[in-house]
Amino acid sequence: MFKLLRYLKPFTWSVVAVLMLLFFQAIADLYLPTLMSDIVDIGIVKGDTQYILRVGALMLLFAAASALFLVAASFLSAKIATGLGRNLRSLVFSRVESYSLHEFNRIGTASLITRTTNDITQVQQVVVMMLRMMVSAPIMCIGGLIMAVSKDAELSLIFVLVLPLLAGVILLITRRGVPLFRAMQVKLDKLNLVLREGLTGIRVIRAFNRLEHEKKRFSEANSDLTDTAIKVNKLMATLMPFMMLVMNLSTIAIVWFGGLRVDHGDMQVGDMMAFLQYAMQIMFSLVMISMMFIMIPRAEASAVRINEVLDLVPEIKDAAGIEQTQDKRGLVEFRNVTFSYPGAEQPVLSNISFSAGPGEVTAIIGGTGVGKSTLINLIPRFYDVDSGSVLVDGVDVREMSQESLRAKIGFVPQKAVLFTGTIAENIRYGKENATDEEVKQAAAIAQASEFVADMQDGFGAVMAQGGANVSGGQKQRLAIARALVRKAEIYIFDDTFSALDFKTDAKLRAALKKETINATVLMVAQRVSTVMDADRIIVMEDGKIADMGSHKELLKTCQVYREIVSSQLAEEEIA
Ligand SMILES: Nc1ncnc2c1ncn2[C@@H]1O[C@H](COP(=O)(O)OP(=O)(O)OP(=O)(O)O)[C@@H](O)[C@H]1O
Repeated sequence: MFKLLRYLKPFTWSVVAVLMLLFFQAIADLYLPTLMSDIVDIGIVKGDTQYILRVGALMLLFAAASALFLVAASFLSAKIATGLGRNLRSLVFSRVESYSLHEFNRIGTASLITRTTNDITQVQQVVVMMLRMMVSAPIMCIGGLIMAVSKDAELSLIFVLVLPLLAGVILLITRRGVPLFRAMQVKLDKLNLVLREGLTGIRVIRAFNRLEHEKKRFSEANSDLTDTAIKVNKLMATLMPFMMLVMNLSTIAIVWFGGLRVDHGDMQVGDMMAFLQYAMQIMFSLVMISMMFIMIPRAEASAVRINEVLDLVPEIKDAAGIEQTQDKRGLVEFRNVTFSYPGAEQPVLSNISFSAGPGEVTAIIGGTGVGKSTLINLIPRFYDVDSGSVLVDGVDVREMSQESLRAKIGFVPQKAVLFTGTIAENIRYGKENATDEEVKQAAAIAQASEFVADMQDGFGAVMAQGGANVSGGQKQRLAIARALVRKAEIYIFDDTFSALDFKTDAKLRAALKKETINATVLMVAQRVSTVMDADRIIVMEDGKIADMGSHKELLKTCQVYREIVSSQLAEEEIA
């Protein structure tokens, strides 16, 4: 928690201002009972109305100043806390954006969202509390004690009995409450997880008639959280009546013993009234301190989770000395590349070597899970190789800046991802300053013009969240248009064409051929018809290259390829 407080640095002056305002507010509050005792002991006793009015006005002034300080401090502390929340959110977001896919997998997308929202809000709330109480509570407690002793040292002996009792109970309740608060955060996480799965997987849940099962899962997580919340709230609820009881008993004791002392002429009535108020201030400050003890561990769990995100060093970083590629062409080379996912026993890719040059189409084919997507994900450096090297234009991708490397690439992922916005905006995602003409042309090559024209607002049509208002194949075509608008040197299509019907697939590839005539094209494909015309087909098996060559060559030399082909095409098509 305290580690996160370093992010308060931009607000140093505001923090200082809040602390000072609260300091003066506490002093003003501490002075009020003394003024009141003066009115009683001097003004009333002597019947001096002028004195009463004068000190009364002073009291009003102090009360107004105290209220003003408090309002200003509350305003500033709320501003600081929301500012801190905003900064932390953007910090976490930009840190997460720099993660490689490994780090994403390690923490999990759902948890990253909770950490950016819920956890930061928890910290934000505690910062407000801490700012408000950190200064007020100790000053009120210590200042109150000093003032009370100065009013009547003997009567202050009551505190020797009351304060340890109060502190003991607060400690006891806090010690029992804190683990429950920690458990609550974990249970809240669980509830978020179930909720997220229930919402994102709603189609599957309905299709498999698992609605009841999901409801049960949710209500279990919900009840679990509620039970703990009730338990902890019950515990906290006992604190208040107990404090009130102690306060009221103290009041009785003060009035009782104070009355006796007044009777004996050892104390004045005004002093006794002031003493009572100081006693209240001391006890309230103890309640405030106990609240802090409760809130801090509660936010601690959140702070740990935020720090975990901020401290995680991205595995993929730009090298110290960045090399520029000399001639901009788009040559991709794999040299003895071996790669494994963290925690996996076997490498998913072993000894991969090939090169794909400009003007060539290289297709990668193979069974599911053989490592095709993994292989092409190494080119934009989504992952780093274990051994060997991936080179673009003769430079190892690890030696290039990620930005310049990715600027060369038009990437179409296996699962098309669109963003909220219009169709044109989604295509322009590939090239911010693309003209309308370029957007249209890219859409035409991607065979998207027709369905875009059919939409009510054409290129201005708004995409629903995640592109839910277009079909899978349409989404895929927009993703292709987005890559094409870049006029990249290297195009990577990860199983992009299988969501398209055969006719559209053929038309798209024909149009693509003209567009990518000088580019390096790498495509993962499932269909033999898609790869048949490629200059080079890489056949993969068990993370290795089984064979490489043209369709005709592979038919002669590669058993695996022949099997794939015969499972898909009729004999006459093969020849
Ligand atoms: N993020 C990951 N973490 C761990 N293992 C992974 C990860 N992604 C893929 N794998 C594993 O690596 C292997 C290759 O996956 P990859 O996605 O590259 O296969 P693919 O050939 O593209 O398959 P498909 O044709 O089904 O898309 C699979 O066995 C998979 O279980």
